[in-house]
Amino acid sequence: MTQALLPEGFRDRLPPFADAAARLEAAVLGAAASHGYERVDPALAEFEEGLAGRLKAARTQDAVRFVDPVSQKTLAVRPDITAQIGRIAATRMGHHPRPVRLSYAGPVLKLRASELSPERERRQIGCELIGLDTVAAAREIVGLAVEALGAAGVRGLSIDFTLPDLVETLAAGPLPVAPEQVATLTERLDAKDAGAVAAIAPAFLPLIEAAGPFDAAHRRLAGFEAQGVLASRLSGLRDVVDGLAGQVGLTLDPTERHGFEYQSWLGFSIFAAGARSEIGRGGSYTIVHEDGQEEAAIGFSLYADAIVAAGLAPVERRRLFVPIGSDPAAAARLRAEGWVTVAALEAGDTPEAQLCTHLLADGEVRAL
Ligand SMILES: N[C@@H](Cc1c[nH]c[nH+]1)C(=O)O
Repeated sequence: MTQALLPEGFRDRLPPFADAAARLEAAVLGAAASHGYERVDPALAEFEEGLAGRLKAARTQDAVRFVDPVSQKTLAVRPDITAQIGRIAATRMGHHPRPVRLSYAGPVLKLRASELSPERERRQIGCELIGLDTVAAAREIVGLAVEALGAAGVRGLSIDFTLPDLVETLAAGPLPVAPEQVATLTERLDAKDAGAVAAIAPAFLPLIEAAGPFDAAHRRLAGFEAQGVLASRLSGLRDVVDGLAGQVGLTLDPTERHGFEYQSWLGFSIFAAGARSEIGRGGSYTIVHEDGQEEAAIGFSLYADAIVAAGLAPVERRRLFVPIGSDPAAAARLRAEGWVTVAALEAGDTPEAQLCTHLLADGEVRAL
């Protein structure tokens, strides 16, 4: 019997892809730092109860749990860093003036994979702005995601916006739906199942048709406008995307819920030409403090593996072979200029074996 090297959903990242991922991460975090986002590095696992319920409407079904032999408590390996940022912002950084801007990068682990994204371990790189979920905050976060991906060399971006709590909001007010039917309605709208939606609450049908390219979808949604409840969201959305048109593709799917479990008024998925599934996601959400107080926040997470696997993070392999007997000072000078030098250690070594693109010969760099 052949034994797989690793369990399903896990993989090693090898050269040159691990390097490409590291460069991507550095570029994204660098862009975030230049906008005032400071790095936090949360623990890999923590008490399950500290994670559960930290973000309003979030569940921890997704987490791998285990009983810690040391504390005898149930621990969860983080399935998403955003909830940890929420915990940190609510506790240790609770006294910091708002808004707090934080960035992070690290692996997360999911209990189950989906068919579309079979990985269980993936690396999240992200930013969270805690204390606000206003249009100004949303503009900063969405703009930063676009800028950071641009800085990392990822091209062909498009963003699909959604209004995650729209159906609940309408159902609780202007378009009443029996509370026990709201979950089914939300799910059927997400699935664009017009028949089922018509059977539960036909007034919601126009929301299915409102999905599509941003401007047209926005217009259709404005036409649907139920008694003014959507007015502030619609103008907010318009302001968030203002300035992005032309830079990135924009779509709007007001009832998309998949993957937006805890996001509130705004959610967005980031796509890039060539990537199979989304390369990032974000939105507004609510952090629950120890005393039950709620605080607004907004942020995004990028999925490094999805970006690298799609070949969207530039893979650079410019290596200069330094034969035995070369002047060490010459090699040092070239490294200072930015070259990657690979020194021969044995007489029989070759540039090909060392995957080199250039050769140092007579003190000169020669392309191979
Ligand atoms: N962490 C969320 C995205 C997000 C970040 N901040 C708010 N939402 C995800 O990966 O789906």
